[in-house]
Amino acid sequence: MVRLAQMPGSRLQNYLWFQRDPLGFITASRDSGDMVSLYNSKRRPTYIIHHPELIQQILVTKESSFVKGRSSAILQRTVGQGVLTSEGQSHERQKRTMMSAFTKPNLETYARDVAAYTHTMIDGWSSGQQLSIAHDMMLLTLRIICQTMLGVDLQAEAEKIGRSVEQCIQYSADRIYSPVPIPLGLPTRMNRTFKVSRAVLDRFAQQMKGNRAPLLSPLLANACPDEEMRDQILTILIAGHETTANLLGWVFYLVARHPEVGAKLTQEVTEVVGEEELTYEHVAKLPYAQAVIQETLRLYPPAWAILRENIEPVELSGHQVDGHGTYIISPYALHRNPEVFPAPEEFQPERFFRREQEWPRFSYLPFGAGSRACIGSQYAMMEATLILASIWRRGALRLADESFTAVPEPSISLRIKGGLEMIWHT
Ligand code: HEM
Repeated sequence: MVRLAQMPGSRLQNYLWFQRDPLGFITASRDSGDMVSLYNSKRRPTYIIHHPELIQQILVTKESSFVKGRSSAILQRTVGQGVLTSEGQSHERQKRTMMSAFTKPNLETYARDVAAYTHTMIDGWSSGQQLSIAHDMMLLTLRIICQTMLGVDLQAEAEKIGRSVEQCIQYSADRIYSPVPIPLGLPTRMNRTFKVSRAVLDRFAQQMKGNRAPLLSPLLANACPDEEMRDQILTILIAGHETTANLLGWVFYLVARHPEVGAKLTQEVTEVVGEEELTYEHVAKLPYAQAVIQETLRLYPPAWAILRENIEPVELSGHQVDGHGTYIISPYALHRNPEVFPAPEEFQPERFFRREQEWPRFSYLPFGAGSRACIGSQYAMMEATLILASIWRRGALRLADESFTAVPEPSISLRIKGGLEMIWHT
C-alpha cells in the first residue's frame, strides 16, 4: 500500500528548509509518506517520491507520461539538445547511436588510458605530499573522458576547460533549484561568467568535431548535423567526468575514515594485480574494490536527485494526478531507508556481497533506471575501480586533518563542501 501524504509545515517553512538543506529536507519527508506532496496546488503539484513501486512507474512502466522538464531546459543552455536533454524519438535515436561508444571492446581500450593517466598522476606525487584530491580527480577524469571519447590529450588546457565545465554546471544547479527565474539576458555576474564559460566550451567542441574518436566516429557515420555534434561533445563533458570525480572524492574520504576497509583493499589489489599492468580484465577480479565503490554510491550518490514532470494525467499506484506535477526521486534519501539498508548511515562495503536477493528493485538507483538510465554506468564503474586500485596498489591516501568531517554539497552532483585535502603515503 502506497501512502500519499502532505508534508507538514507551511509552504514557506518547507521552502526555506529545502533551500537551506535539500538533502535533510528530502530525507526527512520520508517519515510523512511514500509520495509526499509539498504544495496543495492541484494544477502544479510537487511530490517527493520514496516508494520503489512509484519509482518503477515513473522511470519505467509509465515513463512515456513523463519528461525531464524544467531541469532539462536549463541544462539545454549549455548542452543544447544532446542525449541528456532531448526527449522522445530524438532521444531514442541519439542514445542508440551513442551506445556504440560504450561497447566492451571500447571499454577495454579506455581502461588502458585510465590506467596510464592515473599512473602518470601518481608518478607526480611524493610520499608525505598534501593533495587537493577533489580538484586532482576533476582534472584526471576530465583528461580521461577527453582522451577516451574525443581522442584529445588536454594537457595544459585541462584547467581552463575544467573551470568552464564547472562554471556551467554551477550555473545550471543554481538555476534549477532557484525559485526565481533569472533570464540569461540580464547582466548579472553569474550570467556573464556562464556566457564566457560556454563560449570556451563551444570553441573546444568546434575543434573536436572532426576527430576520429569513439564518440565522434558513429556520429559522423550517421551524418550527424554540426549542431548536434557540438551538443553531444558538451553533453559528455558535462555528464561524463564531474560525477565520477565526486564519487572518487567520497570513496577516498570513506576509506580513509575506515582503515580496516583500506587494509582489505590493499590486500585484494596486491593479490589480484601484483606487479601487472592494470587492465579491463582486472575490474571483475576486484569485487571488494567494486563493493567499496557501490557502497559509496549508496551513501553519497553523485546524482542525488532525479527530476521528472508529467505531461499528461497519470495514475500512480491508485493516486490520480491531473495537473502538471514535478516529481523528485532522490537516490540519497532512497539509499538511506533503514527498512532496506540496516544501519543505513554506516559504511559497510560487505553489504554488497549479501544483496540483490534482499533488496526490492528500484531501491538502489545510483545510475537511474529506464530508457534514461546512465549511458556511462559501466564506464564509470570501470574507471573508478581502476583509479582506486591504481592508487591503493602503490600506497594510501590519508586525511590531511584527521578530525575533518566531510559535508555533502548538492550541486548538479553531490560533492564534498570545500574540497578534500589528503596526504599521500607510500
Ligand atoms: C559515478 C558516475 C556517474 C553517475 C553516478 C551517473 C548517474 C547518472 C544518472 C542517475 C543518470 C540518469 C538521470 C535521469 O534519469 O534523469 C545519468 C544519465 C546520463 N549519464 Fe551518467 N552517471 C555517471 C557517469 C557518467 C559517465 C562516465 C558518462 C559518460 C561517459 C555519463 C553520461 C550520462 C548521460 C549521457 C546520461 C543521459 C542518458 C539519457 O538521458 O538517456 N554518466 N547518469
